[in-house]
Amino acid sequence: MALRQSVSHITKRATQSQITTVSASPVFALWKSDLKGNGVHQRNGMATMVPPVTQDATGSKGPTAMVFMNMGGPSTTDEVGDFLSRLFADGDLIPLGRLQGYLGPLISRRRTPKIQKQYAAIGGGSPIRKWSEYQSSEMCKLLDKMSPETAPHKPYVAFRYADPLTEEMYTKLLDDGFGGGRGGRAVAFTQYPQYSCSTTGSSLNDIWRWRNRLEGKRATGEVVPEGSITWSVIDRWPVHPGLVEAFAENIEKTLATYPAEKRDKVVLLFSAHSLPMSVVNRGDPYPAEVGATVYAVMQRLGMKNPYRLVWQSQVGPSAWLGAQTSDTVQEYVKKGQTDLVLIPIAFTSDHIETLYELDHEIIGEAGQEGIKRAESLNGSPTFIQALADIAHAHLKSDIACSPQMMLRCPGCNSERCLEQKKFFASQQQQL
Ligand SMILES: C=CC1=C(C)c2cc3[nH]c(cc4nc(cc5[nH]c(cc1n2)c(C)c5CCC(=O)O)C(CCC(=O)O)=C4C)c(C)c3C=C
Ligand code: FES
Ligand SMILES: [Fe+2]
Repeated sequence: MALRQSVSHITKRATQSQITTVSASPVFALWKSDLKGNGVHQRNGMATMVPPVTQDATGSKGPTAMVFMNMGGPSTTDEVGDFLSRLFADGDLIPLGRLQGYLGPLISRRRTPKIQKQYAAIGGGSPIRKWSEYQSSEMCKLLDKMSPETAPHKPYVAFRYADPLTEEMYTKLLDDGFGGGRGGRAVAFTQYPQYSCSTTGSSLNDIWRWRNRLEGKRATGEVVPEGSITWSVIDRWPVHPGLVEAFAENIEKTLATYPAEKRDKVVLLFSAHSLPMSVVNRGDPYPAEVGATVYAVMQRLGMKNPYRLVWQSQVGPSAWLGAQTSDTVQEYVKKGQTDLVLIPIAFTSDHIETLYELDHEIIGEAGQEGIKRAESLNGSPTFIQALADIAHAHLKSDIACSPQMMLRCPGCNSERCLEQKKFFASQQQQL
């Protein structure tokens, strides 16, 4: 450890003098693919030929890669099969043990036609790629102004189960001049506001895995080669005031469509994707963090309406966290409560669970004009500003990852979790 620290110290000093002589040109030139084809990638084994990207003549430590992690969704119905097969192959989401390789493809093949019909009904595909690309590039524009010392900020999207996959994102990072002997800084920014080991945890495991494959072991066998990308993580932001404000604005817009005399009696139903009870009982932080978001939004709304947090989209026969959103709507209608606003609270853009399950199945089938849905955050300027504020605070902090991310679930026995956390913690020495 001491050796690595001193080597990195020497490299940082070397970097500064090297860069000032190499480049009076804009910092952009360093990350653009203009160095491509010069044997610059570590994959090509000639890493030290190229100037590192950690400091330029203007004093900026940029460029900084801002990597938006999410699950992704099929953009067309033809992509549904591949999306599901990757999803059921992921032991961090659906642990099937030694049967994963056999059961995963079997279940995904069986499920494909049903899910294809659902994506066809919402216009032929998931809008998550469009929204992720928009949100990340708009956020980077704001960050360039807010944080010139880490500019330029370059947006990347890394999906777990659909294009652009983590592998594609990592390859692009290297092609754009990050890593490969030149160092450079990347931030893994989860787009799940609340942390679950089955979502953010799985995406972090994937970045760690591709980092090892594409940048990891060299001839020396060293685990953290000099000049590889320095990673830090934004792992959760369940009660960020900008997030809370963005949710509250969309709820208020929907409440404003009810007659004034009814408005305060409308029940707010916050709906989040459920978790299997086995994951809850393993000690996953997600249910508590979703609860924290809901409570913060209710405080911002002045606690004017009654509310419940309910859970949707359970898959398969095992026990899942309830109450289920669909049952709740039916029960409240039976009890005579027909003014309800459904609020998707654990996802930041539209997807099959809002557009099909909530709008089509639950609201459509209830057939009550008083049952509505708050718009997803999608292109909300308040939300995009919140993303920039979260990223800015993270970049200023020089903290590789939160102490909370270091604590494993009490019931965790995954080697992947252990190694991934060790890796991201080790990045503190490089910052
Ligand atoms: C915070 C959000 C999500 C959590 C937590 C989550 C956990 C989780 N999901 C499954 C199984 C499936 N999820 C599927 C689709 C899907 N899941 C989420 C979000 C969370 N999942 C979204 C947004 C989507 C849709 C993607 C899109 O349209 O953009 C699917 C595929 C659809 C289906 O077959 O029904 C499965 C399967 C588990 C097992 C799990 C927790 C362990
Ligand atoms: S399952 Fe939560 S840390 Fe491994
Ligand atoms: Fe899911």
